[in-house]
Amino acid sequence: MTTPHKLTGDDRANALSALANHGWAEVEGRDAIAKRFTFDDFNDAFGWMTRVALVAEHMGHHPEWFNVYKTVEVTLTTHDVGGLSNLDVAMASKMDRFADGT
Ligand SMILES: C[C@H](O)[C@H](O)[C@H]1CNC2=NC(N)=NC(=O)C2=N1
Repeated sequence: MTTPHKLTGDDRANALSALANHGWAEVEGRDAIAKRFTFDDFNDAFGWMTRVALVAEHMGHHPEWFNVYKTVEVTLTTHDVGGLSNLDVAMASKMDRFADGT
């Protein structure tokens, strides 16, 4: 398991701008990022959540998420460091790759 380090300064700004290209946005009032994933149906949504859950457990880093039918709203932040960390960036890119099927 990787130890999280809080993102600050240029590292944080660069990460946020790369994430913004993939649909991630900062959450107002929290040091967190969020994205809504929309799938073809519930089976695809829950299949994706299952794959992400296995990776999350392996990483020791867990998303906040809310599923209704084929959409999953995700918020990523790191409680252990009180904000956005390298693990949130890693998790966001895993989620994007799994959703692309790559
Ligand atoms: C001990 C355990 O690894 C930690 O509590 C992990 C678990 N999952 C976590 N997930 C998230 N999102 N943030 C954390 O700080 C965090 N901490």
